[in-house]
Amino acid sequence: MGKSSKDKRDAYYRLAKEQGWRARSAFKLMQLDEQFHLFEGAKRVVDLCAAPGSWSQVLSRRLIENFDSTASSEERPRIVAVDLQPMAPIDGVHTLQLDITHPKTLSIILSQFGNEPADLVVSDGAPDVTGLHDLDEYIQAQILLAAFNMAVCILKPGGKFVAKIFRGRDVSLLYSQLRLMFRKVTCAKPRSSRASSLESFVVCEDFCPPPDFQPDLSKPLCVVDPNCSHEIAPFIACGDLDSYDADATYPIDSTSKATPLEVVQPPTAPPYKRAMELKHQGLL
Ligand SMILES: C[S@@+](CC[C@H](N)C(=O)[O-])C[C@H]1O[C@@H](n2cnc3c(N)ncnc32)[C@H](O)[C@@H]1O
Repeated sequence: MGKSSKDKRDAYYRLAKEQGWRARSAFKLMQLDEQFHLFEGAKRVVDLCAAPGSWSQVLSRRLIENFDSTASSEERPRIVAVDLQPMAPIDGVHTLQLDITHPKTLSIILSQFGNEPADLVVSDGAPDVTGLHDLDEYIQAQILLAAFNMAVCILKPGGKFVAKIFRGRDVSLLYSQLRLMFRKVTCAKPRSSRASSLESFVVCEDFCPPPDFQPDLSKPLCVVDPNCSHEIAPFIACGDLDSYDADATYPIDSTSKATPLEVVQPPTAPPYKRAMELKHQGLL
């Protein structure tokens, strides 16, 4: 989040800075949790595609900070965050700079939990947008499938999976695929996600793989059985109606001290860093 590049009247952008969240997406996860109680009883959680880390911050604040400090350290919630990009540290979160489409990533995540299964897997994965619509949509779908394949290898029966989707043409095929593994699949739109965007989140509850299912990343679930019926997932708009509308702009309160706030977490390794170094040296 830059200091001046975003519309300062975007209420969630301002709130994120005021409350110390690294990105406004933190509100999406909190509103999903309000609706679906995602964190209830969650002890082992994986945050896929986690950088810059606002979802991991939410997990840390909700799970670690509410943890009864008199309980044994065995019971302390464990959070593993994975991203291609490096992430600045977050209390109680183990960060891994890895590719979720790479099969080795799975065993590294599981080793963080002593090979115990996880209660919750969340994924807010998105590619760097190229502007070529079909290519962007394809890569987004691949990230979602990679997250889904990871989730079915990581989750315990009854576990939950939440992932960002873009409601495009083939979304009903995706719902049927998810329904093969989860008893309940809902498409949820948090109030902090702009209504003008196709972005939504699939909330998959009660992981119940078929009895003969053997998780195996060498045989990823990627082709939906053409005979499989198409599903329509129930759609839920979540987030308190009193909370800010992500598509609206709000006047800045002129009575408050309207001082610009610093960026909560500057990028750790931005792609433009090298260019800036060269420019300072007069080489560009
Ligand atoms: C919208 S951002 C996630 C924001 C994050 N949930 C937060 O709250 O700060 C999408 C992230 O997906 C990551 N990503 C994309 N493809 C990935 C892959 N194959 N493996 C790991 N991370 C990936 C990107 O590096 C990017 O940081």
